[in-house]
Amino acid sequence: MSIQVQNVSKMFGSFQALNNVSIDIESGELIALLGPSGSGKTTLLRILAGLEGLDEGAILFDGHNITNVSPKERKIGFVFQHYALFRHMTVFDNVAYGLKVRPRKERPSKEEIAKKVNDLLALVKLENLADRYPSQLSGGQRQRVALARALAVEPKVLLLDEPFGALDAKVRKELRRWLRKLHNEFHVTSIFVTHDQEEALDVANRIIVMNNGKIEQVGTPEEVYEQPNSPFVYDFLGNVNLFKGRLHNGKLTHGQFEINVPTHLDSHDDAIGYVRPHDIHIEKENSNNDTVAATIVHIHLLGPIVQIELKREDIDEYLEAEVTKEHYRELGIKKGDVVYIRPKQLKVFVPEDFSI
Ligand SMILES: Nc1ncnc2c1ncn2[C@@H]1O[C@H](COP(=O)(O)OP(=O)(O)OP(=O)(O)O)[C@@H](O)[C@H]1O
Repeated sequence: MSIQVQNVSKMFGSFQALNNVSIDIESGELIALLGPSGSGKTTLLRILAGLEGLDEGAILFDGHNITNVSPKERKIGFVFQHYALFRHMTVFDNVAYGLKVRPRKERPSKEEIAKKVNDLLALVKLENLADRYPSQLSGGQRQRVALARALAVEPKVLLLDEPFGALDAKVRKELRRWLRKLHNEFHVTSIFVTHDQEEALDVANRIIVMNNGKIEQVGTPEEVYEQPNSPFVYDFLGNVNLFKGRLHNGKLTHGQFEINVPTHLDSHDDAIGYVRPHDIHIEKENSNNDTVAATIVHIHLLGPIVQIELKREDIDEYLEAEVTKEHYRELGIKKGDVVYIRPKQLKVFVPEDFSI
């Protein structure tokens, strides 16, 4: 089912939790709502579920305005951070619950319910634990039950609020795989809230980045990571180096240092170039005047990517670069060396681009 959020605003007293939010979600998408605490992600999810009213705007499901439709009639599956399983019911009964409580006319037969529940439990690899109670399961297993339970009623939309938030890193990773797997199987339009950028980049086909009740950017993981359209998105999605300077005639200058700016931008005295660590090029010799001299203060060698921390020679600022292990070996650099760095790709923002 497709979802349109049209100019939705929501106040809590005098606090604006959502400010004129509009989103188009196509049927079958797996969307991450990503943003810092308090940015309005949960509020938006609850409005979609019908658990919270809105002050302005409309919600459309498949083109129909459902703004005033009750939560029950919206046919939504919900998974929360804290496993809202029924403690006194077995795993099987938890998953079967939504089907068993249907009105008699819509209720599948006992056999049909059993088949459906067993199929779902097999899908989340919990078929052997059907008779256990939630207290006898690990956190990750409970969330898999919660996913199976939400899907049992064949929802048109699946909403997940920080579904893996309370779990440790390894289990989170495993559950991400489950979410992707279940999504591939059922193609239910799914929206999950997270403040974990890695989780959003890893799982979603599109990411909605929120900040202060507004949408900062909507795009594929590649788009929001590689082409952030605001300083906020740059900062929020991964590490970034800042090059402050004066923007003039297509160059960003600071002291002796000059960087060519790819796009044509108006002159400005307070511009900031944003450069991802993997876009920092390191040379051993100073080949040009568009490089900055920096001393290597730390080399982090774990894994295939080598992280290099550098201190600029011209000003008291630190930089972070990332190179492949192979390139690191070719460079033959070590802690304490003075090297020359050049941003391969940077995006320049001026103060007007910064939202408060
Ligand atoms: N019922 C409420 N009454 C008053 N203020 C509320 C209410 N619900 C949410 N808020 C406020 O609205 C803002 C947005 O909350 P929301 O839960 O949507 O943020 P979030 O992005 O999901 O944050 P988190 O990641 O911490 O869950 C917060 O500042 C919160 O304190």
